[in-house]
Amino acid sequence: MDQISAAGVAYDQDLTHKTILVGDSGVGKTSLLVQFDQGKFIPGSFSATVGIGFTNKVLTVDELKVRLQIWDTAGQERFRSVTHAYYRDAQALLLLYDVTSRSSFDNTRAWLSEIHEYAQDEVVIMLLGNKTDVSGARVIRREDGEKLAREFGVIFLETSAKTGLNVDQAFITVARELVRCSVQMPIRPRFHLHELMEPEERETSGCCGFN
Ligand SMILES: Nc1nc2c(ncn2[C@@H]2O[C@H](COP(=O)(O)OP(=O)(O)OP(=O)(O)O)[C@@H](O)[C@H]2O)c(=O)[nH]1
Repeated sequence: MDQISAAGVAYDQDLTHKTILVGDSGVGKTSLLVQFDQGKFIPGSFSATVGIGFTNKVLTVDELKVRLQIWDTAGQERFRSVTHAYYRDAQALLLLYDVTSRSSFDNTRAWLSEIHEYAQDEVVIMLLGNKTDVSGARVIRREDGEKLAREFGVIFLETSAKTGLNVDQAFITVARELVRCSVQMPIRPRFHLHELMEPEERETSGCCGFN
């Protein structure tokens, strides 16, 4: 069913936006999704995700219903080829690192180049620094995350899957960005916009994805 958005553009409220959680094993992808879906944190021993699973959620953003189908991927290297297969269909990607793990932060560059290689140009990307509740063990400052996000032109937030800090906010921000992109590009173009633009336009016109 179509409805007219505030901007006067038809918006398909039955559209499902595929959103994928990616990042190193142990950064908290499953925990973030459980906190968002069920409002709880299950402490205890870490059991790595095997393969891939999804959860459906409907959010209301600016009076529009946005359906997110959120896929939780396995961070372990051996599942990487399975994860790549899902990138192409994703409208949004949440890339997590753990603020208490330098390697998980350093690896976000490799994740971002994989996303660049396998995902659509228009994909909405959000960088999340998780586990902010573990204050004594923090090794990545908020400014480091902000700087990396600026460098890649992606949205940034710090979260805690344990306390729930910014968990809802992260998904609402993604949903809002998806609505913004749907309004600007209601019909997905056959061509990648980047291929049709002059270089100066590319630098300033980015709606979603990499600038
Ligand atoms: N203190 C704290 N612990 C967390 C947080 N998020 C996750 N954890 C813990 O970190 C460990 C790994 O969390 P998972 O959610 O399983 O990590 P994952 O990214 O899904 O891991 P893979 O499935 O292997 O990719 C678990 O012991 C969680 O309880 C958080 O925000 N704060």
